[in-house]
Amino acid sequence: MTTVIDGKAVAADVVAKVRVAAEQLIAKTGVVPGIAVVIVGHDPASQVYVASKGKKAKECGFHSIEHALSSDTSESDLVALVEKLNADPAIHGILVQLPLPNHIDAGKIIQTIAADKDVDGFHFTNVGKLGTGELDTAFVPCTPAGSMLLIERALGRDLSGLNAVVVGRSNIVGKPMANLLLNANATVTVAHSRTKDLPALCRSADILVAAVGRPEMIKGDWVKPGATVIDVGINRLDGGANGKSKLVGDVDYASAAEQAGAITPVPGGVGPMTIALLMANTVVSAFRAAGQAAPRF
Ligand SMILES: Nc1nc(=O)c2c([nH]1)NC[C@@H]1CN(c3ccc(C(=O)N[C@@H](CCC(=O)O)C(=O)O)cc3)C=[N+]21
Repeated sequence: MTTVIDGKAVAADVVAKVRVAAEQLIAKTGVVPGIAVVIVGHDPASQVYVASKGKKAKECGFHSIEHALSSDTSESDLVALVEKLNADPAIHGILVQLPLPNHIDAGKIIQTIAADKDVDGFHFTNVGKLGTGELDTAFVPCTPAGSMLLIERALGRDLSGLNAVVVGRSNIVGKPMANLLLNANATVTVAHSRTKDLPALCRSADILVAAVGRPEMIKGDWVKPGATVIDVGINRLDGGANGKSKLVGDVDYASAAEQAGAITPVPGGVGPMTIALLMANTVVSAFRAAGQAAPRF
């Protein structure tokens, strides 16, 4: 029997814990966790994300602000805003939505964010801490961190002896995902567009993570029977009901679900976990700022 991993339910669980932690921090220290989201221009994926984020931050009892800037905002103005948020004691988490318009150097903006407010986990300091296993003081990127929680819950055991294949080598998902799996004692292979015989490699995976951004690329006959399949893809396609677009992952769900032991759906899998882990990182940041031992998620 295939288990459909309910990312929405696990995310709700995480959010409930974040809320309790925030209440405890406020009661003990008066520090209210604060998050700032900055969006430049009108990327549709970013807009979807911003809307749910504001709602979740409220649910968690956070102070939440949003800066929506026009697409012609200059790089220096954006740097100045990030520096202002770095210096604002009411803000513990800063997230600048990606992608940014082409005239802005995204790398420069990310490295301007104070590492101890970088709840996306993209700053070199946090990337380095994840790479060296300093997870107590790092911020881990939300999508891989959320995927890891789903994997832990699905398997309910240490990953020693298991083969993990991560398809995709991005800095925001593939690479941090590989590091998390390695930290958890899995044997990890990172595949990408130049990998030879990708289907055969995928078939060797006990844990298969798809993060390539290609709709339904990974087919059922690429999946080892009983494998845990985590679909990070969120692709918007035409042809949904009533002329609307529909969301599909990087995995061909119908055929993969026949093989997998456990699989995440799209929507309702990794997506909600990304937002939940953003809330978790933010409350952790507030605990650290208040000099309190941070909870774990
Ligand atoms: N600095 C930065 N950090 C990000 O983490 C980031 C970003 N920029 N830019 C945009 C992407 C996109 N992203 C999503 C997160 C959750 C859902 C999500 O909750 N999806 C729901 C479905 C939503 C729907 O129905 O449209 C689901 O999968 O069930 C979607 C998209 C985070 N991103």
